[in-house]
Amino acid sequence: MSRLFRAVIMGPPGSGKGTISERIARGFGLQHLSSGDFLRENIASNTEAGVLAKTYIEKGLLVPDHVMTRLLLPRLEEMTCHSWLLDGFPRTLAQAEALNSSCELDLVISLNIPLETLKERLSHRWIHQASGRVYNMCFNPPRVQGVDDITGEPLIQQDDDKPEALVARLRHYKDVAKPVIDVYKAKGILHTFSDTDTDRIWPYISSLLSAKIPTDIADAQRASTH
Ligand SMILES: Nc1ncnc2c1ncn2[C@@H]1O[C@H](COP(=O)(O)OP(=O)(O)OP(=O)(O)O)[C@@H](O)[C@H]1O
Ligand SMILES: Nc1nc2c(ncn2[C@@H]2O[C@H](COP(=O)(O)OP(=O)(O)O)[C@@H](O)[C@H]2O)c(=O)[nH]1
Repeated sequence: MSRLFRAVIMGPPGSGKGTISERIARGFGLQHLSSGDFLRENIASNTEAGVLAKTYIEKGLLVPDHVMTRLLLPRLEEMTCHSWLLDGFPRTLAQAEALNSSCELDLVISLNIPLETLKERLSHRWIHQASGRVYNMCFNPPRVQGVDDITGEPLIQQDDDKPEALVARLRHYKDVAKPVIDVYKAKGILHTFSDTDTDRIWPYISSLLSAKIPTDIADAQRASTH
């Protein structure tokens, strides 16, 4: 079995992690695991971790590290036969250390997007909560206004996407993400991208992944996901 590829994408709320992760999953066959989506699945199915996580998320707080690692690491154990892309985890140094003790990462993508751009994007973000599919009235609108392209179910706007909530979330993101970014920079696997437009960043990310992911892995993954 060819060696598998392990990657993480990091960035503040609205930086384009979900948008770019979807393109990477489609183009390179990596399995995309979003910590936010996984938490919402656990909340929707009323698991013990989901019930606990909900009490923090409702207050706009990060879920405690031990709850996150206890939830994510077993999930990653189930994905050992796949190359994967983690989105939204690790978010803190403790989570990064827990992840680093269980597997070796090949690449970390960090998105560094200006605050004004984040505010603008999030004010137009609509999501289909059940699937985590992301839309934007300016950038990628749904075919029918207000409903999900696949299920036809209504789209919602998240409360903490409002501008007044964003500044606090962004400051908190920067505080907790900096030590994580420093760890991956020291490991020589961090690649940072800064621009106001995802479509301008995408070609660079795509050529980086084409160079880093051995073709036999990418071909095998694409074959296994189709
Ligand atoms: N790795 C994590 N550690 C702790 N809490 C997390 C983690 N990932 C997600 N959460 C919790 O789940 C919530 C929803 O996560 P999600 O990634 O969907 O949205 P976000 O991080 O708030 O914003 P965005 O997706 O725009 O970056 C977060 O606000 C946070 O409370
Ligand atoms: N206008 C614009 N919107 C974008 C761009 N890239 C992503 N978006 C939208 O901005 C919002 C945030 O993107 P998302 O992928 O959810 O970011 P995440 O919070 O980091 O996962 C979503 O509504 C996206 O559709 C872009 O280049 N321009």
